Amino acid sequence: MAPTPSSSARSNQTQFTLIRTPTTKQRLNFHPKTPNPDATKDHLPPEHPVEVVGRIRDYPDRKEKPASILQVSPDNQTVRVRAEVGYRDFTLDGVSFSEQEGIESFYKRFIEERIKGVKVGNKCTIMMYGPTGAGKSHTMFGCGKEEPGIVYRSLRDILGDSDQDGGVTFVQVSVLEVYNEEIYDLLSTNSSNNLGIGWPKGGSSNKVRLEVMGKKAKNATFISGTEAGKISKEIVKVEKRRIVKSTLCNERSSRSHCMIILDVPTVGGRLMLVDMAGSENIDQAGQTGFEAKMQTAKINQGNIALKRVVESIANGDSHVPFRDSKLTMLLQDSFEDDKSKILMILCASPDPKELHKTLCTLEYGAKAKCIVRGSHTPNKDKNGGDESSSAVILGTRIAAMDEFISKLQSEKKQQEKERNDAQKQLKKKEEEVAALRSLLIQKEACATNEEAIKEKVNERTQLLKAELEKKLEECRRMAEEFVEMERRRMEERIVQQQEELEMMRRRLEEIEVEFKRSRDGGDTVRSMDETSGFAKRLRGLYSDDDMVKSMDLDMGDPEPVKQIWGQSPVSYQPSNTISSNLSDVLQPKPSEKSMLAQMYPDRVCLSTVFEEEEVEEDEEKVIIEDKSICSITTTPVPSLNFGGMGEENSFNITDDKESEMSRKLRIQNIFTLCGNQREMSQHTGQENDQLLPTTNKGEALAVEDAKENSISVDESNSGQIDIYVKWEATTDTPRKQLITTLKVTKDATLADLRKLIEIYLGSDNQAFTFLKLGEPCGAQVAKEKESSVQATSLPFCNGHAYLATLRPGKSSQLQSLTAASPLPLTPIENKMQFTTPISKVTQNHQVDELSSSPIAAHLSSTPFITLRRH
Ligand SMILES: Nc1ncnc2c1ncn2[C@@H]1O[C@H](COP(=O)(O)OP(=O)(O)OP(=O)(O)O)[C@@H](O)[C@H]1O
Repeated sequence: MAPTPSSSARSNQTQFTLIRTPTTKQRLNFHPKTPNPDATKDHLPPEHPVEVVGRIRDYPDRKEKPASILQVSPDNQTVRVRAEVGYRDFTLDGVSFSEQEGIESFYKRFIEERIKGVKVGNKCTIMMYGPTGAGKSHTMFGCGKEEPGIVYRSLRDILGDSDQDGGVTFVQVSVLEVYNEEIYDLLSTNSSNNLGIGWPKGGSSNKVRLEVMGKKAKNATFISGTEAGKISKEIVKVEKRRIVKSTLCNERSSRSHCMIILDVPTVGGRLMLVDMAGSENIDQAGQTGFEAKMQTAKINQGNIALKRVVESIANGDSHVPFRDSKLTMLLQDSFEDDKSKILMILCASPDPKELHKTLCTLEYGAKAKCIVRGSHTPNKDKNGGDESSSAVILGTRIAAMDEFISKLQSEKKQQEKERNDAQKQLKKKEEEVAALRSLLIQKEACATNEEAIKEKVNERTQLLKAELEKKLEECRRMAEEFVEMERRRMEERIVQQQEELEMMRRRLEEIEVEFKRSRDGGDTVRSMDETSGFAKRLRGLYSDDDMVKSMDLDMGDPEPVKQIWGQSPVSYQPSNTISSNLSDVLQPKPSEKSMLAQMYPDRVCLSTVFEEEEVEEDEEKVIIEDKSICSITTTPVPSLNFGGMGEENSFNITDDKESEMSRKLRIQNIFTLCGNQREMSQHTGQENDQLLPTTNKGEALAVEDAKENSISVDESNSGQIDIYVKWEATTDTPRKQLITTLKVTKDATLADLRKLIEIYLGSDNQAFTFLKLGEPCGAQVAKEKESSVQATSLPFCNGHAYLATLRPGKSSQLQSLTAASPLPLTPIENKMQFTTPISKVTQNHQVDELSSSPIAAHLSSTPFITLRRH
């Protein structure tokens, strides 16, 4: 915004440098090259007849005053209007803020001097210009007696304060109102309307309308006098007659232009005080209705005409449209008279809401400041020469035009500069926008990248998840397969064990059948001869009614056996399934129990015996152990002949005389190994009286044993064969080491046999390999080949059974023990510690009685004994 150039008179005081446009060639041509001395003498610098000052109103009633949009320079000549988009400076002849400067100060500063001039004959026009509510009337008429306005102060200054004596100055005052392009005489009333009583109030109907003659109102009434007070009172009354109306901008808005013309006829001075109506447009006034709009339009007509006049004079137009309105017609003298000075007071508001009106007002004032005296001004040559005066006027006008052009150019330059600055700022802002946009794009790209990364991570996660699930599935499947495999293995093992159990059950059934048969056989010994050897033995044992024995071999009660084995250095742990299964299988069924009970009502339930006598159990076991060990360990090695197997493997049936002792020994062994100590003690208590004397029976048993031994296995047991199991004789164990006799099916292999032997040997399985003695190679049978070697391929000895010779493994520790034993030990004996009891018992018991080899062989083959161990 370009600062409005100040007048030449004050240009030295302004801080802004005025840029004078160089005069063009044409204009230079306008000036005579040979200056007319008269013209030069009369050519004065252009005179600005219009001075413009600003008066910024205050809002004393407002509690919270809005931030002012106006700022004034320290010299009080430039006012800056601030807006959001920028600011604009206007250079005036003076700026006054009513907040800081009351009417009095304002009057003294800008008006007093001019009034003094009027007093001496000058002409002065003071115009109040500005939008509605900007304080025009307030400044012109003041605010009551406390703060009188310019009108009353001027009167007082011209006429003086003293009302009584009267001043020396005489004045004539007329008050005119221009409303709706009509001039009314406010001092005159229409007598027909108001009947001459007082002043009519408001309205234009009773006002005297005046016509304009020349540049003045024709027949205007005036008040004349020398007393300021009286005239002021009249003016106060007149003031109230002005047409006012409430508008949006002002509650009591002056709808007319008011002119107070004060003439000092004695000196020719004249003061015109003009309070113009608001300069707002129709919309801003908020007037509705045709009449109101017309009124506003008419009011604006005066303002617009005045504006055009000002512009026209400022532009140096040949024609100034004074006659466009009544207002300008009445003001023509003020503009044209060289002695007339115009003071335009721009009333403005600091309220941001009034920004637009304030700008328009200041622009108007800036334009008015450009007015210079032109050709229209009748400046008659004192010499009366029309040509010279015309040339002077022309020169003056050209100078004024040059000055105005220079102002315009400077404004243009300023605007260009501002435009360049704005463009620079715009460019800068555009760059910032571009930078922000690129940043935004980058961020979007980052966001896209993040999304891509996120997607990749998600993909990878899904992949890993799928892989993990796959692996889990695989693991699950493997686990299931493993479980299935284990289950199958277990099933196979169970089946295998069931087979073994079945085999043992059959064996048991056979024994039971034999036993039953022997029972059913009744009195005759002959019938017993047809049964198996074992049955015979049982019958031999239990046929005597006088004998008090128990044959309850309770397999379901492992406790006695456990306790016996608990004394052995090699403890037995019946924890495997086989033992429990065996127990289940071998447990006599209720029917069987009842049968046995019927058969031997007085000999049932050895287990109850153990339960009743637990306190003495340990002691008794020792006795049993001693006896059993004594019986076994001191028995000489039988000399049954195993035909063709050498001395070491043969042993002979002993003398018949020993049958009684053999019988007794057999009974002792059965009861001892069955753990029935009490029965044993009963037997031992009665054996001299009842058992031993039965010589015939013992002999019969011996015969039967012999017969049994001579009978082929195939014949005695359909589909089963007997197998003697023995340890191989070595240099360390030169004597035969018979373990037991087993029954297996004909088609059994060495692998099957191994299982039985291993079961037989218990938890302390001794490593061994089978020897096929008698074979040309005579070598060991590899363990892996055992399943392909039939048990029947073992050497058959003595027409009784097959001989399975075991070669102990290197790791076997018991081998040394068994080697030390002179007997064909069963596994039980093989595992026992042959320490003190052995020797002790050996010394105290009958040695010869225990040397019956057939009995020992039978005992060792007794399935009850074998199974009871496991
Ligand atoms: N400087 C000021 N200090 C205090 N009050 C003011 C000032 N200027 C104006 N006023 C108050 O503002 C109101 C309107 O002022 P005023 O009538 O002078 O406005 P105006 O420009 O004459 O409006 P219009 O053109 O409508 O007549 C009045 O009540 C007046 O007292």
